[in-house]
Amino acid sequence: MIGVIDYGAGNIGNVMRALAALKMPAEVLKKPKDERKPLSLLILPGVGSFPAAYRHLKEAGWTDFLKEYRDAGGAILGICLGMQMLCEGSFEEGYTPGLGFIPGEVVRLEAKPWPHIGWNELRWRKDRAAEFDAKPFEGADVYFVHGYCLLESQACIATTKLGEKSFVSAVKWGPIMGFQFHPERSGKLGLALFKSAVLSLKGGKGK
Ligand SMILES: NC(=O)CC[C@H](N)C(=O)O
Repeated sequence: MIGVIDYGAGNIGNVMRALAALKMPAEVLKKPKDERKPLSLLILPGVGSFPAAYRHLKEAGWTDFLKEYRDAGGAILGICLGMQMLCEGSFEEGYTPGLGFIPGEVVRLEAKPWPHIGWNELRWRKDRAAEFDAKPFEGADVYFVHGYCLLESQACIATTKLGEKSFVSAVKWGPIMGFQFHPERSGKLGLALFKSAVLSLKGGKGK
């Protein structure tokens, strides 16, 4: 089962609508320890400020659950702030450690226009092509709404440029994946990319 974590700071509706459009049944999960079918993937959406969102996530008991789930090899897909919270922390939007599942620290994107709102191109890393089949998405334009980012990470599989600044727009680290952009708001190609990421993660974890 795909679970979409609802911790009070994520754009759940958009993500659920996208999964429904992709005919990928999913459940909104409000509490970590509720009885449920075995999870094949957890999706962590996120909008707003890192400190506030992480506080919500922690207070709802999800940070401990996610650490146990990750240690058991569970698959996770983080979207936008959800991806940022999977990293080591965000230290310029309020000093807040993250889950530490993805190597790298989130910092302010020092580029203009700030914040980065709009469509921009994904540049897939050829040297990490084995991690994810991005061929159908070469040069894809996707939709961003953020002011902070990973500038670099060993988990980087794609970058995007704003002005002269290049930042990490997609990561994959074992069964953990993240998109700095919103695939659910990036049109048909965004939906296809979302589906491909979900299938590759679910496949890795077991159907
Ligand atoms: N869209 C968002 O919620 C942005 C997330 C984060 N506060 C950032 O600016 O990068």
